[in-house]
Amino acid sequence: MAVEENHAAISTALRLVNIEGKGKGLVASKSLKGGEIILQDSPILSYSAFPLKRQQQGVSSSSSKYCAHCYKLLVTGSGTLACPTCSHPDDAVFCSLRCQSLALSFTHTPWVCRSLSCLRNCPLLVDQQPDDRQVQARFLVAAFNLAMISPSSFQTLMSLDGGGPQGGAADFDAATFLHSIISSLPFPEGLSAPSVEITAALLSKDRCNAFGLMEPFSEHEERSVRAYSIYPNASFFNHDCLPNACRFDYVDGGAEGNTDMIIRMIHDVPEGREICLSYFPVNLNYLLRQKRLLDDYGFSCFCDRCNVESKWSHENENEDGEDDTMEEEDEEMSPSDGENNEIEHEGDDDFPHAYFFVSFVCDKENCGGTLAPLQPSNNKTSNIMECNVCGSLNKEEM
Ligand SMILES: C[S@@+](CC[C@H](N)C(=O)[O-])C[C@H]1O[C@@H](n2cnc3c(N)ncnc32)[C@H](O)[C@@H]1O
Repeated sequence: MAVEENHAAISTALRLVNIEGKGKGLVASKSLKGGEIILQDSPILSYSAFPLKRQQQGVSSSSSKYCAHCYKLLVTGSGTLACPTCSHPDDAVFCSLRCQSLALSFTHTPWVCRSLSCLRNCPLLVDQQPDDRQVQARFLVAAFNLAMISPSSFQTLMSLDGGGPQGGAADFDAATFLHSIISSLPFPEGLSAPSVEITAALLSKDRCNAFGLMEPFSEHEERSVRAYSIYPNASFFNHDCLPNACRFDYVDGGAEGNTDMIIRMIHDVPEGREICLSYFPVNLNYLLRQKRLLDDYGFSCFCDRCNVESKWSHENENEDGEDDTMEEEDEEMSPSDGENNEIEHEGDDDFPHAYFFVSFVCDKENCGGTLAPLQPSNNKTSNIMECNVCGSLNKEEM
């Protein structure tokens, strides 16, 4: 239940309120239509999702495939530029003079450049720690740099939810190790590495709020995250396993703002309804969803879908996390089973959310993305659905 407070409007469509049992959250400040863009948010911080250790030549996935400032896929032969001070030309490559110049002033400052180079030369980190720990080190360098170049943005980062005590112990262990390494970085005169406590708090903020910018979609290969970004407003969306909004990003498109997150409504909702995203692909099974939410975000989910699925037998839940039961049920539903654009939970008591999967989950091979209509025109919901993973556009029978 939402408890209204006098919080500032986040956009023309969203208001920040306190929600019992969830902390803060966002509700619709007017009735919203499927496809409507309710938020466009720019990151306060982004960092590469690749480990620091340089990949061997020929390894297809490495940070040098992406611009080290805007994370766009680099096109071979299109005049990329390296950082003038990195010890290896592959350590930071930029797609344009503009990105190189912005990076040297903001995201890949001389301090970041020296720090990443020190970390790369630290065998304790790059030879003895898992990739995840190296990526956490990248995050900390980005966060400490933010504190130096934009103290107000750093305050925003520190004000984000850290997900409560769950995961705190793991964050503290990681912070203790990383602090011992990061303390030896060349901090500017008068500054030193933040304490273990602040380092642990930062790791918790990152765990609960970072959005992955994915590698380009492929029907044939698993794709992973190319970079992580933290957004000041999108961080207030709570999770629901049947979300009513979803995120789109166009990292390899447009020039400026390519790492902006665009949140679009999946279907109509009335004023006052909480707007939630799913923190992971919606086709994960119940046990895996609950585990991810508890381990990474520190809560157990009691959404409508979980309340139904908690009563199911979980024998059919396979190890890759997808739910066989759901796939079988999906095939039995026809896309026109839904009557209107506001999702109904009626009809099938065992699987009341089947309509969601048929209407809003992409069935393209290896995808499983979420579908949302294109922006409404003349207040009419579009019948073209866009997938937020593979980008395909499908005409929906209305
Ligand atoms: C990205 S933040 C969302 C905004 C957050 N509620 C706040 O107060 O700033 C993620 C955190 O919100 C809380 N949260 C999100 N969805 C929730 C849900 N469905 N039930 C309970 N807590 C939730 C958890 O503490 C989670 O770690």
